[in-house]
Amino acid sequence: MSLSKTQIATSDKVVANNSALQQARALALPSRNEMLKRAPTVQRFWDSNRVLLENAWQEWDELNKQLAEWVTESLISEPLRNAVALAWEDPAREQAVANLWEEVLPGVYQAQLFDVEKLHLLRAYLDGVADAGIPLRPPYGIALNRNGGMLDARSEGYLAAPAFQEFYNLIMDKYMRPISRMLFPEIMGFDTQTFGFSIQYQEGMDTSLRPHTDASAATMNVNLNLPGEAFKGSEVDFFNQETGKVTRTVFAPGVAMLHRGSVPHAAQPITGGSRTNMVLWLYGDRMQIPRGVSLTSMADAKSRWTVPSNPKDSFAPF
Ligand SMILES: O=C(O)CCC(=O)C(=O)O
Ligand SMILES: [Fe+2]
Repeated sequence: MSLSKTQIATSDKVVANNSALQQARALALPSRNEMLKRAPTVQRFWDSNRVLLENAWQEWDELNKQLAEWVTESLISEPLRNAVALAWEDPAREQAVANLWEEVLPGVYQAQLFDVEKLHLLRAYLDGVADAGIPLRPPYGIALNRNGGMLDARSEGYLAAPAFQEFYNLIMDKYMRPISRMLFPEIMGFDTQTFGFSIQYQEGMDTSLRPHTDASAATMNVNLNLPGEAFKGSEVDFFNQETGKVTRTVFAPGVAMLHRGSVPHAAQPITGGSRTNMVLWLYGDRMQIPRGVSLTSMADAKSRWTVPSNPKDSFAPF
């Protein structure tokens, strides 16, 4: 087949009609029902279109440079960004990073991850992603979350836009892993692999999550709601297994909650507005997580502030 030179306009850009972007936009997505049944055709859809979708996201990224331009480390809240930069230079200074994380209940920490003034730039990018017309696989953890998307390259149908991938990997490697190692020493070595997804709760759509633990060593859950973008309900409850105490948390815009995957938690029903977040996991090769009595790792600060050289595997819980 000869390649057509015909071009058609999409928004303000011009896309060749035989491009990966156009082909990806023409794909018929598996139905929600097929996804809920985990039909084999769904897996085939994502597997057989993997390269096409990656190419489509790459094209989309190039056409949307004005959106991607801000999706960089500059979105990280300045105190955390500065403290983390110093810790990478000199791991003996890591305590200044730990000091920015407040323990809201035993083993659950929160900090300002994103600068609230800049968060709209990330949301604008993600709104562009949602409007790109490229099939993005929604996460199916406990429930299928229709407005979410898989973020890590290990997941089929993931958000493969190069600008986003660079940003995602930076958050995982430069921030989440060394910080998790500091707060949860026993995860050292069970943190080589990354996994992530975005979710959105909305009344009448996807509303809550029953109590569960995550199949991760550590989970970082980041609220992407903007200041003024209010929602009702949708608190995240954390259960202290030793005392039976339940701590109800409400995330402020740009705040990250960091906890071991083994801490039970649940999302209460949302009764107004919407809540958008990004959930990031670390686990070991072949999805290994620390088990049993948590032994404090003997790792020193210098080894915490490193990026493991283990090759990425493709184990994913969903
Ligand atoms: O609603 C939340 O923020 C929690 C999400 C969560 O626990 C999960 O997706 O595993
Ligand atoms: Fe969870």
